[in-house]
Amino acid sequence: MSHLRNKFAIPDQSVITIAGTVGVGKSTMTEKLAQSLQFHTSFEKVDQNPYLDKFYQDFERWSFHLQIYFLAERFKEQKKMFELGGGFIQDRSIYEDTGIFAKMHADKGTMNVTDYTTYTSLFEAMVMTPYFPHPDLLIYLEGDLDDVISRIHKRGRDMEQQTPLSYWEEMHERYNKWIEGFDACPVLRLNIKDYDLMNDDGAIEEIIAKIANKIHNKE
Ligand SMILES: Nc1ncnc2c1ncn2[C@@H]1O[C@H](COP(=O)(O)OP(=O)(O)O)[C@@H](O)[C@H]1O
Ligand SMILES: Nc1ncnc2c1ncn2[C@H]1C[C@H](O)[C@@H](COP(=O)(O)O)O1
Repeated sequence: MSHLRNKFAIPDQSVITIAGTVGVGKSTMTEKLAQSLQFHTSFEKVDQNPYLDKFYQDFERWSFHLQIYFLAERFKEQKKMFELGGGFIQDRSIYEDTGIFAKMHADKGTMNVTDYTTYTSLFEAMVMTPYFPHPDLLIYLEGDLDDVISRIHKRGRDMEQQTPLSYWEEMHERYNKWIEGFDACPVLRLNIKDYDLMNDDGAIEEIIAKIANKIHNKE
């Protein structure tokens, strides 16, 4: 067992999901936490997504296809976690697909009403049931819009560079509101100004201490 998992008595079967807007640092956090806790990872596979590029070029045409694709992928990951019995760090939660992305495109008219109704009814039938366990903890990464935008630029995915700033602004605002109402599982909020996973070797231990406090209900 990992030294830090042992030190902070993090249960072996824990499922921890990392939420936050595009570029905030979820994948990086997923990698570092999984390494330190010796947990499995569950990543969004951006390179293999057959709709994502097309979606960024034409939201109206591809919104529904993309949401169905993400729903299927996340459900398959959920099945894998169930079969392996936990011990996972998950890069993005399924709640963000509906609470942020699908809703944003429906509100803006880039997903039509019929498609949105079909998508939400499928989502509710699949996810909002007792058969779909919630994670033990959701870590919410937050940061100033400017810092998030510079990370999107630094990462350099073409489709995201060409997307107008207003898209990321709106998403950032929606995330701020969404997390205030989120109550499906315990939440640990981390501001990206308060840790540095790239240059500070001690940062991950401080984060794991906070995770332990939340999981053991100490705060
Ligand atoms: N703690 C950090 N400090 C500095 N840069 C970071 C940090 N975490 C992530 N980054 C950088 O920000 C960019 C986006 O990070 P990523 O983990 O891919 O975000 P997300 O998965 O939320 O979209 C990447 O270029 C990554 O190297
Ligand atoms: N449900 C989604 N709808 C639209 N776009 C989505 C959804 N989930 C993820 N995305 C996009 C956003 C980014 O361009 C990539 C990967 O997300 P990231 O936050 O960088 O991990 O997919």
